[in-house]
Amino acid sequence: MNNKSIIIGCDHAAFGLKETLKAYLVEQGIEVEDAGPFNTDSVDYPDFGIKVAGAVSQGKFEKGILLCGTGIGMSMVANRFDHVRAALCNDLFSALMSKKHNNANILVIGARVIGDILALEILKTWLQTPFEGGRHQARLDKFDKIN
Ligand SMILES: O=C(CO)[C@H](O)[C@H](O)[C@H](O)COP(=O)(O)O
Repeated sequence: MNNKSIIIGCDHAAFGLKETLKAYLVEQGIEVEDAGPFNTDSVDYPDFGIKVAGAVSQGKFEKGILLCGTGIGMSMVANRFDHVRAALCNDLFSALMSKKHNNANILVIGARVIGDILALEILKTWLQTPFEGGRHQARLDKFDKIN
């Protein structure tokens, strides 16, 4: 596992946002694995959600970022994987709480819902906010008992 790197993926609706967020991460010295796509041709979001969530689920990456038009489809796909806690955050409060209380390991954003500037602030908040643990960890432990 490379704790210092992040895997990112999207669909055609969010290609531009992926490039913006990736550029920010690289600027911050964070290693980014780009799971694609690499242009704006129409693709199916599950294909890229599976790549990113699969890698996080298997422990190949500690964190992932998934972007689609609304963020809904990517969230649905990602949360089918064991050990994945994907949080759809199209506002700053959700980004904050998704780390503090839920220790989300995949951030999902809807590129057709919010603009790139807010998305960048959401990413910064998500990266900087620590998990509070305690009663929240006890709640997360219950996820592993779901069959
Ligand atoms: O939001 C999405 C899935 O939740 C996708 O990104 C697409 O935007 C959505 O499914 C619409 O896709 P389209 O082929 O661009 O109409």
